[in-house]
Amino acid sequence: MKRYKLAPSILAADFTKLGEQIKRVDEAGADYIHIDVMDGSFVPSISFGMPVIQSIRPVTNRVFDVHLMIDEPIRYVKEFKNAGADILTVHAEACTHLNRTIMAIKELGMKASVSLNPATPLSVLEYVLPELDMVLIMSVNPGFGGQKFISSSLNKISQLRKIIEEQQLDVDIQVDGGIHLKNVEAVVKAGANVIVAGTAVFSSDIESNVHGFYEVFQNV
Ligand SMILES: O=C(CO)[C@@H](O)[C@H](O)COP(=O)(O)O
Ligand SMILES: [Fe+2]
Repeated sequence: MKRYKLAPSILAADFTKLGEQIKRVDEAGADYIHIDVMDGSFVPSISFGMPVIQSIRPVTNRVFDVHLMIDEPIRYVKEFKNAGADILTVHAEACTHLNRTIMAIKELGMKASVSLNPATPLSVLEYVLPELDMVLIMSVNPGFGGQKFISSSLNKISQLRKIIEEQQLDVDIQVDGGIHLKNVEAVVKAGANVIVAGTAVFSSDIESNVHGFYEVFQNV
């Protein structure tokens, strides 16, 4: 089993102190920085894009895990690489040519990941799974932080873990949305190994929240 990783979502950070709060999650030991890009079309909300990613890139050496909630992300793959992305996640629902989009990400030397909305079946991954570094299972409908975890995601995660094991693939399972210290154990036990948390990291004491997640990971 892979080591469990925490990916704090900066969507929940205090934007007046963004650099400082990224440093704090880095120093507390978080593996990835999860960066939610929203276009107001694929999802209702608009967040931020390349200029923000570029400006926070010098703040940390941690992996920039960029979650693109945008239509036809193939249009911007190169720009996100240039801004500093290490992992690029695209939504299967947002790509007309999913295979081509994955190949474009990999050709630029980034890790490729595909995300599925809660209502999207795992079957859409059938012909692309061996090409992927990670699959992101959304446990809320994408577009906003602070939503309630959708519990049917647990079954989806365990089914995906089974498929990955059967095919002996090296693919991470990331889960995103509504995860906090009280439900993370169930998510990890279902088979996830990369956990996104926004509200549960950036509300109150950032350091103790990050340590709390790693403590759960150690005891699973
Ligand atoms: O991609 C998204 C939302 O669309 C997430 O990454 C959220 O930012 C996670 O926030 P919490 O649910 O943990 O508050
Ligand atoms: Fe996200």
